[in-house]
Amino acid sequence: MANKVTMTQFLIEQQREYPGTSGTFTMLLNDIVTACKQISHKVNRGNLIGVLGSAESENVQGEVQKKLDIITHEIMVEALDWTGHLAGMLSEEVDEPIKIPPQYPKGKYLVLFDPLDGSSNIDINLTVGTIFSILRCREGVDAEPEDFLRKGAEQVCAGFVLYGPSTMMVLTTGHGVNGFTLDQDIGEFILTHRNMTIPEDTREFAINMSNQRFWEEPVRRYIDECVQGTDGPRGKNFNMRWIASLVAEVYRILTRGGVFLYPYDSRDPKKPYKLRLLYEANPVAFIVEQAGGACSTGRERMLDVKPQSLHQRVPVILGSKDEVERIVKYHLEG
Ligand SMILES: O=P(O)(O)OC[C@H]1O[C@](O)(COP(=O)(O)O)[C@@H](O)[C@@H]1O
Ligand SMILES: [Mg+2]
Ligand SMILES: [Mg+2]
Repeated sequence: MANKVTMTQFLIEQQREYPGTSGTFTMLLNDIVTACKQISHKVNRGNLIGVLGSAESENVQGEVQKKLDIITHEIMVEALDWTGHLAGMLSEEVDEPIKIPPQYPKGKYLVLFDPLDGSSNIDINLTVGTIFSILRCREGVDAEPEDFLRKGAEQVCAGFVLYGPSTMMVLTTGHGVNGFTLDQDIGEFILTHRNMTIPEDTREFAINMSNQRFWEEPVRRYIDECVQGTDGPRGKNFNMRWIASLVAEVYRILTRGGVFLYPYDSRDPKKPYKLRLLYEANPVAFIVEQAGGACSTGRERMLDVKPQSLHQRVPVILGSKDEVERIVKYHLEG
């Protein structure tokens, strides 16, 4: 590849388009990149260093944590808490917001993250990831829980890293979506996917079919019609995928289109949704919209949802615009 553009070069080029920016944001992103490189190294050597398997402990979500859920959480916190760029952090793995230790300066950003996404796949060597969202905050103070309860539309940046056959980072700062591949030889993320866009139409859906009998009617109708293919009202055949790693599903959709659903289901009335708004749904919604796709709860644009609690879950429908709009129409038709 002739002129390799590193992520740092790319970010500084972007920063130059906005005179007066301090560069703090670029440094913060570089700190997140450093953390994800460490995570990539751990995940890649999982079997060799005994970090696979269960940690026999539960997180705030009531889920049994994997050892790597905790290890990746700690790597993120240790890479970010001393930098002086943050007023606080929120992680999937701990209940309360993470405060910046008193000995470190406090900055003007908040980072909300899912340190290990797709953790049910880590022991079977399938693609997992890290998801992050960045919000602005009052500078120099300890962030309060309500500082994190902001609509996704207020994000200044969102990204995810894929730990798969290659390690990749997908990023948006509100000016389109770009993909970077980690060049293990030089330890740098290289720009390999400029201006990723999602085709408006698709013939591929992703949903956990085993929950079918617990879905609401609009989702059941949509999936039934996809499965009926040319024998049904859609008049075309659809393919199905389910990787059980949100990051991998979104990357597939960024690459070749598609629609992903993790909708409401009545399995457990106390937990009618799976994915978390602040550090899963909002960051991928920002990325998907910036790539020309759409993301909805089925009844509301994801980025307009007003968060009520830190670990709130939401129904997620995202991907190729035409399909998401069709599913929303089915919800409105009731
Ligand atoms: O186990 P299921 O029902 O297939 O759910 C898979 C979904 O759960 C998740 O693994 C939840 O994320 P975590 O692994 O971060 O908890 C998503 O990545 C994925 O889309
Ligand atoms: Mg997750
Ligand atoms: Mg996780």
